[in-house]
Amino acid sequence: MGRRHGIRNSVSFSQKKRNQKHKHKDVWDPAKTRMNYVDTVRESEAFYTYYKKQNVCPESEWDQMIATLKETLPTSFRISGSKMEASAMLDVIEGQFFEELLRAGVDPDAAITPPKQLPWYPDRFAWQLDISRKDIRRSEAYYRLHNFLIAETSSGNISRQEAVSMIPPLVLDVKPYHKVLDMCAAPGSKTAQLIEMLHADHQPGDPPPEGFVVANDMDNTRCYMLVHQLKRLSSPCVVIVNHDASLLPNLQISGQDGNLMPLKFDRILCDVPCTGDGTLRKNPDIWEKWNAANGNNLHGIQYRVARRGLEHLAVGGRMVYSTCSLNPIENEAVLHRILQECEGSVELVDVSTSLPGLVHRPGMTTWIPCSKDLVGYEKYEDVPEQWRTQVRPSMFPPSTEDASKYNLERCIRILPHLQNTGGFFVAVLNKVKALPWEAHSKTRESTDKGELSEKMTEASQEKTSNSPPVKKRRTDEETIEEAANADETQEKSNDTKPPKRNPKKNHLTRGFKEDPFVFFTEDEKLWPVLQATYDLKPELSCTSFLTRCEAGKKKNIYFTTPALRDLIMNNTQRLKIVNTGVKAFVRCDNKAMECCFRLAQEGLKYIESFIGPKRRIKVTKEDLVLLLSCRDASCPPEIEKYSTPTQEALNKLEDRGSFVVEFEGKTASGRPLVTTLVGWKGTCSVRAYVGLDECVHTLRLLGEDVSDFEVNKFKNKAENKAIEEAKNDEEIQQESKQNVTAEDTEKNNVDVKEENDSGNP
Ligand SMILES: C[S@@+](CC[C@H](N)C(=O)[O-])C[C@H]1O[C@@H](n2cnc3c(N)ncnc32)[C@H](O)[C@@H]1O
Repeated sequence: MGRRHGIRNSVSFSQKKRNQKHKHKDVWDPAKTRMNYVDTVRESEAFYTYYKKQNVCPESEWDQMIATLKETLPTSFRISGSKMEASAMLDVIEGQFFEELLRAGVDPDAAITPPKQLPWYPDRFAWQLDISRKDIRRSEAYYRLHNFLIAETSSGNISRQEAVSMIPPLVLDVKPYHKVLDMCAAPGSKTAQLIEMLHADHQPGDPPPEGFVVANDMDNTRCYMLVHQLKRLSSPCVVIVNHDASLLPNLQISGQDGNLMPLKFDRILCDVPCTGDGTLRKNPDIWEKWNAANGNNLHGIQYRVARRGLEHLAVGGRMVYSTCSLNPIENEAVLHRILQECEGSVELVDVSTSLPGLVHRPGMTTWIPCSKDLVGYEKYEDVPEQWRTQVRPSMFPPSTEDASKYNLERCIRILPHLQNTGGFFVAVLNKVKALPWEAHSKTRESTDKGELSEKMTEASQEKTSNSPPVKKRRTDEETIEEAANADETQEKSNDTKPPKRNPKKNHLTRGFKEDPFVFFTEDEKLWPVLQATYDLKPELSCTSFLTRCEAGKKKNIYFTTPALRDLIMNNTQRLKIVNTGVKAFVRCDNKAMECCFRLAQEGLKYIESFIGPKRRIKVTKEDLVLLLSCRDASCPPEIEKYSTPTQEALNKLEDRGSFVVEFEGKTASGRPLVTTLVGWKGTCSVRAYVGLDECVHTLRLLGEDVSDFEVNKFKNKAENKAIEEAKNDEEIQQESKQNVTAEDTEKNNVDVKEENDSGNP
C-alpha cells in the first residue's frame, strides 16, 4: 500500500484519534458527562414500541432479545491467511498455548470458559470468547491474550470481527478469479474477508489470483482506515477508491480481443450505511439516540446504492445486501422496491442451508412504515402531509397477494439472542438477466460459467428505453453520471470500436488529491538493475510495478496484478484511487550497494518465485529462530553464529544487501511450514527485515517461547508511575533541601545585617 498525500488529510488517522481523545480529556467533567458505557442507560421506549409494532421477533422471545441487547458483546475473531497458514494457526487456538492465555491471571482452580467455535463458519476458522473486547483490553489478567490478539491481527493472521459481520462475505461466495466490488467498504473488516477468499488457495510460489477487489467508500477519511486495515493483508489484488457508491462511475477493462469493454463485477458486497441498531451491544450510545426517523431517512440512499450495485453486476453475478439494523424499512423495504423495479431480472436466493448451524429468522413479508412520532400507516394515502417527506410510498410492503412474488422470506435475519451475537440482516441477490433499464441487448456475463451464460436478455431488448421508476434528477454529480452512462451505452452499441477515452480529468476526479500511480513501462531504466541484483526471471513483467511519483527519486516500488493494472490504467480519468499495490522494493541508499532498493517483506510472497538462486538461501529451523529472535536491529546475529551450511551459503551471496531466506519445515504441531522472508547480509552479520509481530507469529508456530516479546502494559504503567513518584519525591526533597539552604542563607544574611545594624564592631 502506498503513501498517501493530500491537503485534506495531512494528519494521520491515528494522530486524529489521539487528538480526539485529548479533546475529550480536556472537556470531560465526570459530573456532567457520561463517558463510560457502563453508565449508559440501555433503554428506549421508542425502540420497544417501534419493534413491537413491526413484530420483529415473536412475543415469546421479546424479553430475551431485549435482555441480550443490553449485555456486552463477546469477542470474536477469524483465523485468516491462506488455508495452509490458517490451519497452522488453528492448532495454536485449539492447543495448550491458547488455554494458558485464558488461564493466565485467573485463579488456577477456577474453571475457564474455552473459546467457542462458530459452527456455521467453514473449517473451524471463526471463534468467539465469552469476554468483551473492552474487558480484554482493560484487565491485567488478560494482558497476554490481548498481546496475542493484537500481534496476530497486525501480522494478518487473525481478524477481530463481529461474528455476524462475517456472514455477508461468506454468502457472497467469492472465488479467486472473481472481480469483486465492495461498495461501502470502510473500515474494511468484510473487505479483508473478501480479499482472504481471493487468496484462500494460494500456495507458496503460486502467482497471485486473477481476481481483484475494488473497495470503495464515500468518506475520504474512512478510506484511510481501509488502507490501514488492508495493509496487513499485503494483497496485490485490491484497489481502494473514494466515490459515492450510488454514483459509482462505469468502468472499463481490456477484453480478450484487446478492445476495451465495460467492467461488470462477478460479486458485489453492498453493506450499506444504516442506523446500526443491531450493534447496540457494542455501541450502547445508540439507545439514547434511537428514533424511527433515522431508518426512514436512510432508506433512500440504501436503495440508490443497491440499485447502482445491480447496474455494476454481471448477468449471472451475485450481490449481497446487508445492514446491521433490525429495521424492515432499511432492509426488506429496500429489497422490495428493488425487486419491483427489476421486474424479474434479479432474484432473491435462498441461502438458508449454506451456513449449517447458523440460527436465523426469515425475512419479513410485511411491516408498518411509521413516522417519527411512531404512528404507523397501512398505506401511503394515510400518511399526513407533514410526514410525507419522511414516509415514502416505496417503503410500504407488498400486498398479501403480491408478497409471494418477491420471496422476501429468503432474507436472513439474525437476532441477538439466537446465538449471543449482534443483530444483522443479509440478502443474497442473483442477476438473472439485464435490468429493464439497461439499454443494450447484450450484457456482460459473470466469469462463472453457468446456464445463464447462454441467455440473452430478451426482456431488456424489449424495454431498452425503460428507466427505473425513480428518475428524478437530484445532484450535479448524478447528471454527470447519467451522461457517463449514456456514453457507455453508445460505446456498447458499437462493439467493434474501442470506446473513446477522455484525455482530460473530468468532474469525477477533479480536486481529488493523491500522489499519482505511475506504472513502469517496458523501458523503465531501473528494471535492468533490479533484474541483475535480484536475479529476476524474465517472466516477471516490470509493467506490474508502480511508484507514487512522476519524477525524481522513487521511494517505494509497489506490485499489482496485471488485471488490476489494466483496470487502473483504463480508468484513471474516472476513478478516484486512494491506494493500491503491495510494497515490493524499498529505497535503501547504501554506499556499499549498486542497487539502491532492498526487497520488502510485504510483497515478497508474490515475487519470490521469480527471484533466482543468486539471491536466496535455505536455512534450518535453528537459523530461522536465531534470525527472528533478534530484538535489537542494531546488533544482529553474526554470520558465524549460523549453522555451517548457512554460513557457506551466506558467503556465496555475491554482495551485501537483501536476499530471500527460505524455510521449509514443520510447525510445532507437525504441519508443513513453508515460509520466505527478507534477509539482509551486512559485513559480518545477517538480520531479517520482518516486522516484530510477524517474527513472533512464526516463532510461535515453531513452538518457541515468545514470552520475552510480550508487553504487560499494566506492569509497565505501574513501574513508570512508581519511577515518576520516586522522581517527584526526590524533587520535593531536593526542593525542600534547597529551601532550607536558602532559608539558612537568608537567616545568616539577616543575622549579619542585624549585627551590622546594631553597630557592633
Ligand atoms: C456499515 S459501514 C460499512 C462497514 C464495512 N463494510 C465493514 O464491514 O467494515 C457503511 C459505510 O458506508 C459509507 N458510506 C456512506 N454513504 C455512502 C455512499 N453513498 N457511498 C459509499 N459509501 C458510503 C460510510 O462511510 C461507511 O464507511
